[in-house]
Amino acid sequence: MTSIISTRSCSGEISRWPAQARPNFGATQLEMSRLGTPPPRTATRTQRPPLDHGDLPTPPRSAQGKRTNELKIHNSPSGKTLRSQSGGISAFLPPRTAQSSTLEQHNVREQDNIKVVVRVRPMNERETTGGETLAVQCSESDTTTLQINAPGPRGASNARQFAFHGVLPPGCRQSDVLQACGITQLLDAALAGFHVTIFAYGQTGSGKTFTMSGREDVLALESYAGDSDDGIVTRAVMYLYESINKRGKAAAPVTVKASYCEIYNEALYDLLKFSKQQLSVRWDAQRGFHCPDLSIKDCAGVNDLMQVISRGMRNRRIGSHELNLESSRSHSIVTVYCNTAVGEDNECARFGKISFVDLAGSERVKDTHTTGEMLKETTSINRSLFTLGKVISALAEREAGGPSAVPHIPYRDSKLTKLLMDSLGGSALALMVACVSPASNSADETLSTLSYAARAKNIRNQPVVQLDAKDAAIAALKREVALLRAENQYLHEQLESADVTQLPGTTMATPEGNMLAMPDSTAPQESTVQPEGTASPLPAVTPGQLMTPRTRLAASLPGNKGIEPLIARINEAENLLMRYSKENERLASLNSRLQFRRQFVDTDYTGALEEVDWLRHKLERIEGALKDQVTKPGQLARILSRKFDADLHPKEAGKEGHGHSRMDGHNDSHLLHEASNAEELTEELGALLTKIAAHARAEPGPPISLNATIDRAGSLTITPEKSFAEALSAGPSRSTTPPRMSANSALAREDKEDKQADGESRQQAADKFSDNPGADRDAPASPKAPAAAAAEEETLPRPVSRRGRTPLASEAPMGTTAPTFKPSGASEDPETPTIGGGHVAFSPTDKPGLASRPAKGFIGGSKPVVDAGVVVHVTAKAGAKEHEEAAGDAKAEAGGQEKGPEKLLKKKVGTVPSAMNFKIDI
Ligand SMILES: Nc1ncnc2c1ncn2[C@@H]1O[C@H](COP(=O)(O)OP(=O)(O)OP(=O)(O)O)[C@@H](O)[C@H]1O
Repeated sequence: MTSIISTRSCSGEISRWPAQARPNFGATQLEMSRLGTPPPRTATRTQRPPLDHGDLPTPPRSAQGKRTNELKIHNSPSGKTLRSQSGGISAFLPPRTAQSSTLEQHNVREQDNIKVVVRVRPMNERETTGGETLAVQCSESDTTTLQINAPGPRGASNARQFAFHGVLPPGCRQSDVLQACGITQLLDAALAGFHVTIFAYGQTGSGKTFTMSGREDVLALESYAGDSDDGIVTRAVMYLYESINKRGKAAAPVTVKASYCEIYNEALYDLLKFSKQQLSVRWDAQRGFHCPDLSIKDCAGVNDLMQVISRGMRNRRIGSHELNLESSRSHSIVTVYCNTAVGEDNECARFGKISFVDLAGSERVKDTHTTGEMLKETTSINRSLFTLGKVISALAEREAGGPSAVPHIPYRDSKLTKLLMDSLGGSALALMVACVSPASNSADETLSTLSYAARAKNIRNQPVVQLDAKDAAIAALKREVALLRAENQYLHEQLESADVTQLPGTTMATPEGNMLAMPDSTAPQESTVQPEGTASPLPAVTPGQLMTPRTRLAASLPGNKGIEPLIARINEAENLLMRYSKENERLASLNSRLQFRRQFVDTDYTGALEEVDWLRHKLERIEGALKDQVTKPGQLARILSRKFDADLHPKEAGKEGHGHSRMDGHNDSHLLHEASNAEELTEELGALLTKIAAHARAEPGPPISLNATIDRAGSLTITPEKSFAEALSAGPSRSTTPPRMSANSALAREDKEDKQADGESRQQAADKFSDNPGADRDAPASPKAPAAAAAEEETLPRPVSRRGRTPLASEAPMGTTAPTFKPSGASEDPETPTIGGGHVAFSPTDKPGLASRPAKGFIGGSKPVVDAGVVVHVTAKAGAKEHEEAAGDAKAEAGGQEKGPEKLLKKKVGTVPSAMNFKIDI
């Protein structure tokens, strides 16, 4: 029998980093055991048994005084061979669940942040010949920070510094990436049963594919046999097989399999299949979101896996545009599954998995000059990246404000985020490699990438070893029994070899008897360990003398020096068993706590999914309405202004054609109806304004920034930047209250209608699902009968998060207006829309508990928009001019009227077509 412990030390892994700047991936590096040949049986017999290395007794020292990690073989009474690794008893024990041994072993914490490394590629030829300057500076001394100089508003300089777990400068070689990013540690963790995701994120042409795969054209060659520019995937595959092979044949076998898929135009395809059939993404409680029809290939050796990668690479969709001749037009995911059968009977498998995700890059149409089919691809890419950004923002927001700050994480908004759900805020270990160009003409995009990367850094995952909890518990018990038996047998042999039974005054247990059993405090103390049928050569000992073998020996052999070490060993073994027994108890209670927690999480998650379903349904309708209209910023501006106008003057809006039948899904009125509460309005505005930003960038013009906040009362306040606000204040700012029309009452009515419509459509949807049980659904069907569920929804309040939410710092207390710029004369009443001064207060709901929040992905509290990585340039007219004209007209008319100028003025103001105009230029 040979030893089987894999040997590897990662201690030199990141040695190229200066000590103070080394990426902080955890505590000390993993030190694995060394191969060792067990001593002959006789030698083993006479040696002290190796003890635990963990939190139990310290490992023994070898003859040279070094700690040994030798493999020891013990033959159990049953004749089975028990293997002990790391030189001790602990090797018999199963992993103490993901929360204990494996986590410790891999320097993984129970809550582990996503690791973020930024890679700055070198300037390319186009940038150099184009005279671009360096906008990104990497520090030579500190490899965790970088600085970017992006142009700020109105050409002002906007230098920002970011810190990450690591920064790879332009000079970083491909061969350094694996170690510099701590990927070998992640791969070890995957072999131990963790799920790991490594994903590359960044602008088009920033080096994502180069970093992940190397040169794709080389890799896709049938004759490919390794390349110096190989990326993370290839090198990781090599490392994995090396690690597996190093374990030796006697180690628990690892089965490697792989799949390769891509998400193209929001459809999922199997890159290992010839047919281009779309695959569905499904959800179940066990596996979360997954693709059941994806082909998974067995990869017995490294060549098999390389073939899978090469084949998938050939099938991946690429296209050429101005910024990248070989631009990935899809998000691709290579998944390597490594299942390890662990345990005496290989009864407890661990399901490790590594996903390598190469995201398509965000693109600015004006830079890439894409048209036709490629434009469609660009839209789809940007859309799913936008959703990814929303998920990252929401998760980061949740981390910042405690677990309940954001009840809804929009994973279900795209296939990409569904498949990455486990990696973002889930139970996987994740590494984001954010790729950026250093050139000044990409500074805006780089800043945006860095901002998202900085947010992603705050996301915390809860890594868990993927094995069945019940199986693990059973295996634990089985192994513990095996351990105790083996230990018992070992000690028995030790005693036998010392022939202590022949010593006067000793009474030994037979192999069947357990002389090391803990003394039972409830049992009569007089009993001796005298197995039936064993004739003691000695006279019977007196009661009370032989409570344990140790005391028996000590009592019967006073002054016998030769037996003392033996007594000490027995003593130690007793202590050890007592500690194991305590450890066992601790584990039992930990297991039950974990099971309870798991149940709680499952229930919570199911509730969250129900809520998500409800919200998604509403959101889809809003997005559908927006889809065709969002073609030009001007159009959007009009939608927005008409929307506000309709909010303020629903009757006039209807007459003037702003409002349309609610049956028409593509009009402003529909949007208004949809925005039935502050939360939705916020989300809608966030999406809308971000789209404005994207479109606005295409047209140059004088820049003006916009801040927006929404207070807890549901009031949306849009505030132009200070200088513009001052200009507005200096202008006409009479106190002008429009006809007292409560936005609340109008919206409350619409809200009611909307609820009815919603109830109907949900009923229809429920009917559909019940009529068509085979329909492709991503979420599990509700256990309730659809009709009953729909009826219940009508009576129940809208599902909200179970947890309370910590108000954001920017939020004012309930019922008050957020502190913000208001021109003189603006109404103080939050329910009264005030026009004519650049301030619009909008109170769409008076529902308790539905606090609003800043628009996700776009506006962060009252910070300038540029902070969120999106620069929106807006010129707000705010109705001031119209108001002035209206006021003038009103005064003129009032000359001949009985009602007086003030009343007429109000009437006039009430018909000003736009309470808030957005003119988008930049
Ligand atoms: N670190 C680097 N060193 C040398 N060349 C690089 C580096 N990073 C990227 N490149 C080169 O830059 C070009 C664009 O890189 P790549 O295709 O990886 O970008 P990408 O981010 O994947 O783009 P897309 O999102 O459009 O697919 C390629 O020719 C690649 O070889």
